Amino acid sequence: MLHQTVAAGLSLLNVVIRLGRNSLIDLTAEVPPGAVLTVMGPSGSGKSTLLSFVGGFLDPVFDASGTVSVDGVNLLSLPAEARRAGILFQDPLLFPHMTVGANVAFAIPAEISDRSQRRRISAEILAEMDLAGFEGRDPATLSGGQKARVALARVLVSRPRLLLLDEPFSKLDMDLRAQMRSLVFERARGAGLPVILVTHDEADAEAAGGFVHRIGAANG
Ligand SMILES: Nc1ncnc2c1ncn2[C@@H]1O[C@H](COP(=O)(O)OP(=O)(O)OP(=O)(O)O)[C@@H](O)[C@H]1O
Repeated sequence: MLHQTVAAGLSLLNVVIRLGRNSLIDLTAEVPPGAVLTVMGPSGSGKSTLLSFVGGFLDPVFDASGTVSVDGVNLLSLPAEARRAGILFQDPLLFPHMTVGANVAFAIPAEISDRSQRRRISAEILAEMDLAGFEGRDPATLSGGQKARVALARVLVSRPRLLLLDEPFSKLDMDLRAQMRSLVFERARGAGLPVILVTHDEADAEAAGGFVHRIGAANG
């Protein structure tokens, strides 16, 4: 059947995205569980647009077609909230009015309704992110690297099917960037999550391993 795939991992089949007469994206790729597809290209070339398409929040101004599936589940048939794409942006985008612990707990699926269990899950993942005891902190008091790790914790507890990374390392300084890359890719490998990474940084691509899709000239 057209919208099924037997391959485990993420499958992008004939994904074509156009903006007016411009073709931004034309991509077919298989991303095995735990592997990374790195998308590189100049500013405005359509990298974030690809992530929006896969995540389910593409602006209707774009014209998109193709198939996107994870472990045989056709993501395009699901609304954004049911796709379970874990997304990390350049800015960690934590809720400023919630504590660190509440920011993480907020992302735990509703099936886990027991409050103490939610608190425990949140505390455990924070400890794994080297943020033990940070539950009660105001996000505004955290360093950039700490905020990035809270954002990763929040994504991981949400039980994602895949990770969509939009330059999540670019605002970190060199040392933190290397640490954060290892943390993200190790967790993705450990959980068998396929990843699409958008970046301008060749070092990110190298650290990610896997396949690099290069988009040509900027459009528009
Ligand atoms: N909502 C929109 N309406 C019209 N055009 C848009 C919209 N969103 C993005 N674009 C255009 O689509 C093209 C691709 O944008 P996109 O954000 O995907 O580029 P990018 O490769 O991620 O760039 P950058 O590296 O600067 O983040 C650009 O020409 C942009 O101006």
